[in-house]
This record gives sequence, structure tokens and C-alpha cells, in this order.
Amino acid sequence: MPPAAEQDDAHEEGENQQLMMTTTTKGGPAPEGLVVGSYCHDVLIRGGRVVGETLGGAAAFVSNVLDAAAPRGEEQGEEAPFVVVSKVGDDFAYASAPAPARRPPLVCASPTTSFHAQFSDAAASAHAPDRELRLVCACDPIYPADLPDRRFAYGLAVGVAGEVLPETLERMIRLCRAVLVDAQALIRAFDGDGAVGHVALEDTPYARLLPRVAFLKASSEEAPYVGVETARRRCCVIVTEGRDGCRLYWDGGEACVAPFPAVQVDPTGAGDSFLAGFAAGLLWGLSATDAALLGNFFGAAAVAQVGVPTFHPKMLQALKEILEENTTEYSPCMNGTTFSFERSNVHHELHTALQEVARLMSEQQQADPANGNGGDICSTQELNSSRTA
Ligand SMILES: Nc1ncnc2c1ncn2[C@@H]1O[C@H](COP(=O)(O)OP(=O)(O)O)[C@@H](O)[C@H]1O
Ligand SMILES: O=P([O-])([O-])O[C@@H]1[C@@H](O)[C@H](O)[C@@H](O)[C@H](O)[C@@H]1O
Repeated sequence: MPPAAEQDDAHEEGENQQLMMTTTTKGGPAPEGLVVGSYCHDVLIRGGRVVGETLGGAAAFVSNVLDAAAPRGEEQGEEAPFVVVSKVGDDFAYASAPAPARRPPLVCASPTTSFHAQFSDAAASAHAPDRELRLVCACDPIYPADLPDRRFAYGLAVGVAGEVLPETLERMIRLCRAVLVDAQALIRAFDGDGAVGHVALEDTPYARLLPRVAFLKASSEEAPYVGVETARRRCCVIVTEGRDGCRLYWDGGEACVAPFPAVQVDPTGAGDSFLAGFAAGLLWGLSATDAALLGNFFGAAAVAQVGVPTFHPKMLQALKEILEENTTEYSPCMNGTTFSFERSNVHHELHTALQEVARLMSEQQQADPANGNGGDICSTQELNSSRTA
């Protein structure tokens, strides 16, 4: 007997893009998600000196933002409804940090994935890479059999070291109605020294899965390897542009979405937090271009703190009120063919309201920088600091 979620795969193969998620009005259960990618250790280095050691891995940043911003039904209690499938070794140093404590990783025999992030002393420009990453240890890959055997409304494929195998992504696509993918999970290549480079997406086994992916997010550094013009004919592509915000490209249109102000102290996790904020926006029922505002909002929040950011409860309450005011139902269409992409008439209002929250957050951080560091050992003065407007 095949596993329960496998039984109608044949049906799903042909009709994945036609499946409609039932509209859930607010007050009903919120859509459940599946996040796949491993937590890791990040060592931040500047001028040859270790200036910080933090929890990393897109799964950690993503969980943090989904917990903050994804809708949750009244019946679902305190936690946003999503499952994380992540692997670490028994050397994992952050088991009691909020994200791994809430959604514990699978512990395996190999060591935890670890990156060294080398920051340059030159002021970071909007598009130049502001760090060089080196993979020091890689934990086991995540196999299809590691995923739960049930359906999810949405999935986020957010590997950092090639741990989301092509067959694992394929399985996610079968289990989830809509899958959002971070290009870094698909196109990273590591030289003998662990230095992170990229390969063309078209030359990878992931390329054939793109027509079954709803959204593919890439940084401006990754975009040339994704091949935006080809990829946008298969799924919606979002290119993040650091302090300049982001651009969306779909088959037949594109949009540019404005950023939010931030005082950057550590760029780590901006892309991850962007993707999770974007997914949360879709879950609230926003169009893709409107949801990207929430992506930009959380990307800006991420760069203002070292490591996985902490969010003030007042900020979260303000955000919830804004989202409740500007949306009517949860994710009316977590489905590639029925997403709406265009800027809606709430876009401007949403941007203004979020800008006010971002401004308050930024003021609070400047008044008390220790607030922003969530207890991390790296002081805000030690990493590159760049003001953006
Ligand atoms: N200095 C900054 N000021 C404001 N927002 C930023 C800044 N850097 C990043 N962001 C936000 O985070 C998103 C992702 O950042 P980006 O640097 O493009 O990705 P990555 O971390 O993958 O390199 C951007 O689209 C933007 O919304
Ligand atoms: O900064 P970002 O590109 O969003 O994502 C980062 C990854 O690129 C990096 O490999 C990992 O070590 C960080 O913890 C973070 O997940």
C-alpha cells in the first residue's frame, strides 16, 4: 500500500497547477506549511577576526518570520502552523534557540552544516556581494523519506548547502499545493576549499521542476545563474536587490517593489527573511506584488540585527492589525495558475503603514542597539554599518 499522500500522485502529476486551495475566511484554520532546509552554524569574520557566531540556515530565519507574521487560526493556538524538516549533528549549538526549540531538527551522525562568512571592510554597495561564504562542514542531505507523509498548503525549499536534493524538491511539490523556492537551494556549488559559487540552473536536475514551482526567489548575485527571462515563463521569479527592494517577473508582467529603511549591521538572513515575509503575505491573501512589501519589510528587519532577529511584541501587534485591515481571507489561491501578481489598490496604504512600523523599529534600535542583537556576541559596531533610506 503506498503512503497516504502518494495515493493520488498520478492525478496530481497532471493537475497540480489546476488544484485550488479552498478559500479560508479569517477565523477558520490557517493554511499549514512545510519548510525544508537545515539549520546551521554561522561564523562571522572581519579582518581575519571572528566577530560573531550565530545560529544560521535559511530554515532558522524563515521559521522566525513565519512565527511572527504567518496567519494562525483561532483554534491553532500560539504557534503558526508549519513543520520544519532540518538536519543537524550532535554538535548543534542552538537547540534551545527559539526556532530550533519550537521545531526541532533531525539529529544525524554527520556534523552540523557550518559556514564562515567573511565580511569586507569596504562599505557595502547595493549590489556588490558584501560577504564571501565558505562551507566548512555539510550535514547529511534531506531525503524524500524525511518529509512527513501528508499534505500541506504550501512549502518552502530553503537549503543552504545543497541539502534539498532534486528528488526531495519533487516530493515537496507532490505534498504541497504551492512551493516557493530559494534559488540558493538549487544553484550553489562549492570548490575544494568550500568557497560558495554558482552553477546555471538550466544545467541542474532542478530545472525540469520549475513549471511546478509557484515562486522562485533569487538575489541579484544569483539572478544571472537563474536566467530570469527563461525562468519567468515557468514560474514567477523574484529578484531581491538589497537596499533597493525587489522586482517580480512573471509571464506577461513585472513589478518593482520599494524597500524599507534599515540601518544594516549584518546582511545575513535578509534573503531568507524576505522569502518568509513574502510567503506570509501570500498566506494573508495578498497579491504577489503586495506580498513582496512584507518580504521587503522583513528583509530590512533582518539586516538591522546580527543573526536571527528578534521582533518586539508591539511591532508584531501593529503588523497583525495592518494585515487584518488590508486583507479579507487567508490565501484564496495558493496555486500557481491562480495567484494574482499585480499591485492592488491596498498596495500604497500597506506600504505607508509598514513604513511607519519600520521607522518605529529602526528608531527603537538606534536608541538601544543592544535590543537589536537578541543576546548575540557580536556588537553592532563590529560589522559593517550602512544607513539606507
Ligand atoms: N540595507 C538594506 N536596507 C533595507 N532593506 C534591505 C537591505 N538589505 C536587504 N534588504 C531587504 O532584504 C531583501 C533581501 O536582501 P538581498 O541582499 O537582496 O538578499 P540576500 O540576503 O539573499 O543577498 C531585499 O530585497 C530588501 O527587501
Ligand atoms: O543571507 P541569506 O542569503 O538570506 O541566507 C544565508 C545563507 O546564504 C548562508 O549560507 C547561511 O549560512 C546563513 O545563515 C543564511 O541562511
